[in-house]
Amino acid sequence: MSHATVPKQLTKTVISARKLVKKYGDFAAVDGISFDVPAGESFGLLGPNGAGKSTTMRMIGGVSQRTSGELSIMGLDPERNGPEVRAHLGVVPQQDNLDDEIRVRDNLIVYGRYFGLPYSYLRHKADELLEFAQLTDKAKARVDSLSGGMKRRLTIARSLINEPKILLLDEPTTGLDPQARHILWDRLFRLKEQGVTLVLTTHYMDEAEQLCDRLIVVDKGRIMAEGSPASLIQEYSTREVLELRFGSQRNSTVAGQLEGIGERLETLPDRVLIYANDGEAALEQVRHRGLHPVTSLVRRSSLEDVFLRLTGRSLVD
Ligand SMILES: Nc1ncnc2c1ncn2[C@@H]1O[C@H](COP(=O)(O)OP(=O)(O)OP(=O)(O)O)[C@@H](O)[C@H]1O
Repeated sequence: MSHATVPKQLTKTVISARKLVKKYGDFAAVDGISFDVPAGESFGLLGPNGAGKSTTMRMIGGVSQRTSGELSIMGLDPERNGPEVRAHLGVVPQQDNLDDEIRVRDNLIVYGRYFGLPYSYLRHKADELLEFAQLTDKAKARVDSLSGGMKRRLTIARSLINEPKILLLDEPTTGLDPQARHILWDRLFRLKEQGVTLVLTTHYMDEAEQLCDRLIVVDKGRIMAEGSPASLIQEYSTREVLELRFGSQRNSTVAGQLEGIGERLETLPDRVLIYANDGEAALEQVRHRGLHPVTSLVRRSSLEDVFLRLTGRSLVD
């Protein structure tokens, strides 16, 4: 055993959900989901819009009451011990809810006052967090002058004011451009290195692959699969995928002639996917059958392929 390996019995579970259900009338937005998150893990809920991810996060954060099931955060029930649970949590909601009326640094200080934290601590902590969020030179700027990526970083900085052990992030990078996303991922990595437990929702498979040690794939309020990104891909997909485009009219008609190549075939409106461990060899077989796609691409399988296999649908509409 290496020195870095933490014995399993010492890994504390910080979030435990059992048969969690949230109903709106007769409709179950969350329909009996169970999972455990050990301390220090980066845990993801991956699923399309409407899967029930935000609802689950709101129950963890203690701002939405569950219909049934059990939930424990650091051994506490968020419904019965709201303030104690919130003291351990940092929350980054899906929509930034910063105060536009006050300046960047003051947003951190005012938020810290909600937790009853003293000014002497907050002055120092706000500067440290602005540095962390790469916003030091924006300390006195108005919030509405910030870019989308800066606002997200400020929201994350704000969520860290009480030095939470667990950070809940609801779609942290939705709507951001690629560069802003990468800066954010880097900051989240650093938090993870500092031992903060990250729980995040996303419908971006690349985000889940980059950030999550382990994740649950959620659809229609239920868990479809659970594991590390690599183990899910291994379990539910082939090593490679061959993507073929024959032109929009022909994709579905050609699909019949591709039967038997690779392990599985998916016909989407704009392309045909052949799941095979060796994509180039599969492409050779396609050509042997006298078929000539307009474009062909061999790529590694991703969580998108896992989702397609599990639900028959694409992650992003
Ligand atoms: N207050 C509410 N009243 C009625 N239905 C709701 C309410 N909040 C959420 N829902 C429904 O519950 C389902 C799950 O919503 P939720 O926001 O948890 O999904 P999600 O996976 O987070 O997706 P998104 O990325 O769109 O937020 C959706 O069908 C949504 O319309």
